[in-house]
Amino acid sequence: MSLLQVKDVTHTYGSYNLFSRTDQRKRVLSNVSISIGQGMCLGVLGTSGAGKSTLGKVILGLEKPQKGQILFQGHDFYNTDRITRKQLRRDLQVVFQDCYSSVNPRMTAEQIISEPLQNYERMSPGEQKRIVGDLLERVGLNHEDMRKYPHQFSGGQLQRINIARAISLKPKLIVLDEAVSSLDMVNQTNILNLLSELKSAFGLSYLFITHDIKAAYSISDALAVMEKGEIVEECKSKDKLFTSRHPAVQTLLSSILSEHPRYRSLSGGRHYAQPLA
Ligand SMILES: Nc1ncnc2c1ncn2[C@@H]1O[C@H](COP(=O)(O)OP(=O)(O)OP(=O)(O)O)[C@@H](O)[C@H]1O
Repeated sequence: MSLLQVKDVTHTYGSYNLFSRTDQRKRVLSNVSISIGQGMCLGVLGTSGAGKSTLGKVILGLEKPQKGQILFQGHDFYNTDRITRKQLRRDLQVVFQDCYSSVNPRMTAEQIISEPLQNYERMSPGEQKRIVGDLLERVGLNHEDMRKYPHQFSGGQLQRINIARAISLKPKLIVLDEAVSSLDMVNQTNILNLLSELKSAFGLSYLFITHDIKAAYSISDALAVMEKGEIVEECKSKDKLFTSRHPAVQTLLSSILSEHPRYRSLSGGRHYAQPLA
């Protein structure tokens, strides 16, 4: 059984205006179906406005879809009791693109990382501090960083804090919504490597939402390409992307080739950031 199954999901924004009698609804997702198995990373690619973030929000329980079903660990997220939903939320975490707006600037790293623990676990302050220290080390930071505030970290370091918070409850699935897009190339590579390590160490699954085909290729096991609210290409093996004839895929591929003429192929290189010979 898949960890996550999105079945025929359709979502619209807006509403019917009773006064002007106009339908101002905009369809953003049309019959979208995807599935993610345990320990698997599905990369969802698409250009701006394709509906990727909306798909993430629907999965996270932030936007109830008009049609379709989200099954997480076999439970229908939007049609289950409060206790089960709370447990499902615990197993489903998110890391957003903007690392600065994702945190409260008045909280220390320790307070940021321990917030989910306080919501879900009962533990002594000493035990909590020990876990936060371990998490900081797990994401490549130090115990001493606990006392620092968000403005005292670089973007890459702060995204590590966000990742530490996301893994603090040992979730099953993390939605990574453009999680490396605002970082420079070196930090992108480092964070992608960290995410890959954590995935293997904890058996995590990821939904990796991005417009960046190189980042998606480097971390994902399977890929799905979205256009205008629809999944237009599904690659159970990511290398299938290079044989796709779909215009949306061609557009994504041509964008990297024109940007970096030396990247003639993405396959064969361990780190996507290194040009291939
Ligand atoms: N809350 C909202 N209300 C109305 N329309 C919205 C809302 N959120 C998104 N949209 C619209 O839905 C469409 C899909 O947006 P979405 O953010 O899901 O796309 P995306 O593929 O993630 O794009 P990007 O990569 O630019 O973030 C866009 O046309 C957007 O303007």
